[in-house]
Amino acid sequence: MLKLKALQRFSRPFTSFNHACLLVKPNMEEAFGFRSLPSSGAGGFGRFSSSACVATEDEMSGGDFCRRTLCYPRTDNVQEYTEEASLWRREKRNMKQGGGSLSPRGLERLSWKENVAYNFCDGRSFSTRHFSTTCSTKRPGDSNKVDQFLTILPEYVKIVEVGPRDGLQNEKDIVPTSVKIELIRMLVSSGLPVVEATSFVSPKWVPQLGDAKDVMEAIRNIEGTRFPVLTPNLKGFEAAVAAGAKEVAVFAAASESFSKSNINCTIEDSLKRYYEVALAAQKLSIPVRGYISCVVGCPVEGMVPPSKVAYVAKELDAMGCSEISLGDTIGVGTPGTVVPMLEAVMEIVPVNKLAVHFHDTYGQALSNILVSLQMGISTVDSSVAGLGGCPYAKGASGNVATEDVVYMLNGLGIKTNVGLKQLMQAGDFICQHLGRRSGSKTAVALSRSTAHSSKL
Ligand SMILES: CC(C)(COP(=O)([O-])OP(=O)([O-])OC[C@H]1O[C@@H](n2cnc3c(N)ncnc32)[C@H](O)[C@@H]1OP(=O)([O-])[O-])[C@@H](O)C(=O)NCCC(=O)NCCSC(=O)C[C@@](C)(O)CC(=O)[O-]
Repeated sequence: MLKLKALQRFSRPFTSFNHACLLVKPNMEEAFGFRSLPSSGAGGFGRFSSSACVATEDEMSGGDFCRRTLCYPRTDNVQEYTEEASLWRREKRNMKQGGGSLSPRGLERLSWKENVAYNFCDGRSFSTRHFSTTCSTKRPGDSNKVDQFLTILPEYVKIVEVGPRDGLQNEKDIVPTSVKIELIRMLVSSGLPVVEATSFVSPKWVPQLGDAKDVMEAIRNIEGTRFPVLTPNLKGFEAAVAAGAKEVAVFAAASESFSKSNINCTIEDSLKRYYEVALAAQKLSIPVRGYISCVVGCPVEGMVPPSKVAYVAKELDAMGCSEISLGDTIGVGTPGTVVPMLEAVMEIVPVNKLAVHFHDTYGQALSNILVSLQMGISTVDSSVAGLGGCPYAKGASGNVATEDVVYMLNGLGIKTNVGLKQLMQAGDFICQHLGRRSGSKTAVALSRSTAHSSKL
């Protein structure tokens, strides 16, 4: 009840912003166990200065964004976050009173919120780690703490590869259809279960994907991998189905300005269009994935309140979307903003229907993914070689690199059934074509045969 009230109040328009960043900090910091972190430099929330949290205009071509976004608004929203954070504190205290560490069985019984609180608040660390570039079936680690940590993580994560669509849509020079098809084939051979192939959008808006029909024609007989495509309206849906698509995705936004610049209509109008698409899809038993863009920040409006994201998620869920992917389109989220957003959405949509979609503009994507896994999410979008960026989100960098996600999940003993080597070959292939270095740290590191990588 308290939280609902807080969320409602939080959705009021902001009038002023405070550069002293994260006024909620004392409670949030404690709630997340950040007090146990070293306090040097940009350590805890409280020690952020406005300059520490604000990128320069050059760093962020949407200049104003950080100033308005990464700093929480002054006003009584502070109080709201304080109230939310106090719930976390209470949980932490309760768990402490319950005594020491929980058995893995006890952890299983905890809700996602308790799980996260338990992990953050305990400041737990890995005492033993077993690094591997291939996934071991046995989960790594044998100490109690490691077991407790791993128990709350999913055993399998479904990776949704978005490189051929999200990765390429922003490329200025048209990538030949044959290259796109070969990229998709290589991604399939790495074992990826889902490869978002292309978009049936207006070629005037996204010329790079104007060959959607030809791409679909070439891959329609490939089995074992699903190839969803983006459809912004009924026209796109019908074209996609005619081209052989068996899954589609609609894409709404949690920010009004982004909705207008991306699909030229308001959020409400987009939802009406998507209801039509969902209805048509239902008749053909075609699953519809629903995207929400700008789930923590918008390049125009700045900070996006969690309640807005929850509202759009509720609508997409109500129209029958089989999965809802939460997109940090411009990559500004940190666990500090991603957790409250996920919390708000999970109040409404079951966690097994949710996916996360992080861009890596500020290098936060892997930490955001890890915290999402801790909250029970087990579907992660990523893009080979970290390709991408949105044509309507200037300055945003690519999606988190699939190679980096697989490497992290392998290290955690989480199955993906994706072969890192084949994935890297796909990344090499497309990077060579684009004449650019891979955006994957893992691919770059492993392709140098250093002493480190050869030992892994
Ligand atoms: C939505 C529209 C079509 C509205 O575009 P509009 O101009 O407002 O629509 P319209 O109905 O007036 O149509 C204009 C023209 O487009 C045609 N048209 C209309 N629909 C289609 C279609 N489906 N396929 C092909 N053509 C289409 C239509 O026939 C007409 O052609 P004309 O009469 O001028 O020759 C346009 O704004 C559009 O295509 N936008 C797509 C933008 C896009 O693809 N953005 C990137 C994907 S979203 C994203 O990247 C975020 C995400 C998902 O990755 C998550 C994250 O990172 O957060």
